[in-house]
Amino acid sequence: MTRSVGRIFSGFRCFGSLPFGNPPLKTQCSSVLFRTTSERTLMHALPKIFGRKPRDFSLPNSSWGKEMMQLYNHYNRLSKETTEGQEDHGEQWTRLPSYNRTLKYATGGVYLSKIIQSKARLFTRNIRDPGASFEYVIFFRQDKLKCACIFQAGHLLEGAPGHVHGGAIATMIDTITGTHASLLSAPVMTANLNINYRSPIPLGSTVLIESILDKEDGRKRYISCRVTSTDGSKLHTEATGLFLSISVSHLLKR
Ligand SMILES: CCCCCCCCCCCCCCCC(=O)SCCNC(=O)CCNC(=O)[C@H](O)C(C)(C)COP(=O)(O)OP(=O)(O)OC[C@H]1O[C@@H](n2cnc3c(N)ncnc32)[C@H](O)[C@@H]1OP(=O)(O)O
Repeated sequence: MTRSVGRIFSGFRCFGSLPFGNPPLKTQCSSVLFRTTSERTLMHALPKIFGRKPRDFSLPNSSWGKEMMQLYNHYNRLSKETTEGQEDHGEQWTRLPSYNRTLKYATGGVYLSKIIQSKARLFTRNIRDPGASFEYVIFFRQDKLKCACIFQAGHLLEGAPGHVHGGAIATMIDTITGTHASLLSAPVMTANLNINYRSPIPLGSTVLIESILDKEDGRKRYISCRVTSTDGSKLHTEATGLFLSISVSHLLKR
């Protein structure tokens, strides 16, 4: 049973966290999904068991300020869909969709129904009031060596008066570096995160979080990250993280 749940989980994780219609990633997910006849059957059943369209939290909403929109439009212009058939810009980015709960929109399946009973929600996407907490969108470069996240920090994330809580900043760093590592070899878990806070981030402001792959060594992915003002002139935070690829059974251990 553990294996079955694991395979189903990994299939849904691919669907939930990775962009649809991206050729290299589709291939990566397919290698997980298409191993046996039963998995092929599951794959064909998938469109039917997604009941309705989930909300994609990484699309613009009315709370997004001018800076957030400017940067979003910048990366969107460099993204795959908008540059299709146009001149190659050298850098090609892809926006990652983001949902609060992958399995919420699935129906049916004996193992799935047990998982669906859970009230789990992705930490950064569990406040639905637009602009109140974590507003962000992640883009990754096609070669996956770099990710860029535009983050607008809402009023519920206060730490020092008028400024963003260090734990909220750490959460965003873990999210972008963890997502980056997942794109390289999913699934992964954070083993180590080192953070240096260099200058406070005003509440309500928009910052740019960029991650790069420093090194790969077997199951280990070393990723570093910088949080700066949107024009890159002011450094707010620097971090390094170690991510270990795991087997899904690791998540089922109690
Ligand atoms: C699941 C993701 C889905 C993503 C979907 C995307 C959708 C939405 C995106 C959101 C993205 C958010 C991303 C959040 C990601 C978390 O926040 S994960 C939660 C926080 N992390 C944890 O709870 C992890 C807890 N720790 C563990 O479970 C285990 O210690 C680990 C990290 C899996 C490692 O255990 P293990 O696999 O048994 O590895 P182990 O044999 O101990 O060590 C292997 C090697 O790594 C080294 N190592 C292990 N730990 C360390 C360490 N702390 N420091 C240095 N070296 C270490 C060992 O020394 C060893 O080295 P070698 O001897 O091979 O050279």
